[in-house]
Amino acid sequence: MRPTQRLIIEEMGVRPEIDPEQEVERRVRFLADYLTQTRTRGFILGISGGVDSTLAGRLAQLAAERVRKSGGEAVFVAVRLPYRVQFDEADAQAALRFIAPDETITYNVAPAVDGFESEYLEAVGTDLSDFTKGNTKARLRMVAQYAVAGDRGLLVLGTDQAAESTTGFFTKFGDGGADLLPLFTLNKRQCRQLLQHLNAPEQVWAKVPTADLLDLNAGRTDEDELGLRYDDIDDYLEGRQVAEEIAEKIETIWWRTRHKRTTPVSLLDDWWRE
Ligand SMILES: Nc1ncnc2c1ncn2[C@@H]1O[C@H](COP(=O)(O)OP(=O)(O)OC[C@H]2O[C@@H]([n+]3cccc(C(=O)O)c3)[C@H](O)[C@@H]2O)[C@@H](O)[C@H]1O
Ligand SMILES: Nc1ncnc2c1ncn2[C@@H]1O[C@H](COP(=O)(O)OP(=O)(O)OP(=O)(O)O)[C@@H](O)[C@H]1O
Ligand SMILES: [Mg+2]
Repeated sequence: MRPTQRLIIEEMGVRPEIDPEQEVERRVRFLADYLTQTRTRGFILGISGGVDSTLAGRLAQLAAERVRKSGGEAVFVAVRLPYRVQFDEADAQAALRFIAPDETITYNVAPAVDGFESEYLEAVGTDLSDFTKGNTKARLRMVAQYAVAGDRGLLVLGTDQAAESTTGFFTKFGDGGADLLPLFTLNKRQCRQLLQHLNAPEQVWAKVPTADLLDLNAGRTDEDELGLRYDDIDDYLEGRQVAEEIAEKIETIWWRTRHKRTTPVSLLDDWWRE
């Protein structure tokens, strides 16, 4: 195996083979134990209709039910965070039916994003690019979740998993800003495997991943933007051999996005000098 591949796999904690039942149990236990230990009241998570939030949402609901069963207080709040109307709203509704959350809130981020955009033009004198506006949508989704979490004593869940973490394919302090990461160590195909194990509808577990952040290219696939296939990233993370150019591309992206996987860089840090 390539030395950098070994390093990345170790950092991400990916196992080449998993037992879905054990992986579900391990994660539900983590969430339930964390709530009990910290005396917090539950979780909140944005539900997009994609693979990752559907899995994390279902795990959170199972954890909340487990805490209640043992006499504790816990709630899972699912939050729809569309920018106006989402092109794949039907998938988000299918995800919600499967998750069966204790509560669902819908918070349209469009007024906040659009207000931000017009003030940006006023202040900076140029238009906010569609790309940065996309990251602003992700950040304002984070703000909405922390507002509810703050008022209700909840924890914000993040959906970062190994394939996304390796490629830094998330918005720094946007969807990357969260309290707990129940999907950590799973690659993308393992997330799908867990959803299948939990009897999620195919509409959800087989869904093509999209960040869906752009006004000008709704539903652009992650693979198109990354220039990499999840199957290749997943193979790489399972320690398999992938084509040299693909391995090099993954390693370059991993290196370039290292700053996203750390706390803010201070004078005491030197990891970036390597
Ligand atoms: N070397 C360095 N050391 C410390 N900080 C550094 C840095 N280089 C950039 N930065 C900072 O980081 C910022 C760039 O990071 P960021 O703002 O995240 O922006 P960036 O990484 O350029 O874009 C986010 C990417 O994640 C994708 N995404 C976002 C959200 C969800 C999903 C999804 O899969 O659903 C995907 C999105 O499509 C886009 O490709 C810079 O503006 C700068 O402030
Ligand atoms: N429209 C939305 N409504 C609610 N939450 C959202 C929305 N878009 C993004 N999010 C949140 O941001 C997270 C990051 O998006 P990401 O696309 O990586 O995950 P996903 O949509 O759940 O799965 P996939 O990667 O398969 O598309 C989501 O898991 C979800 O918590
Ligand atoms: Mg998505």
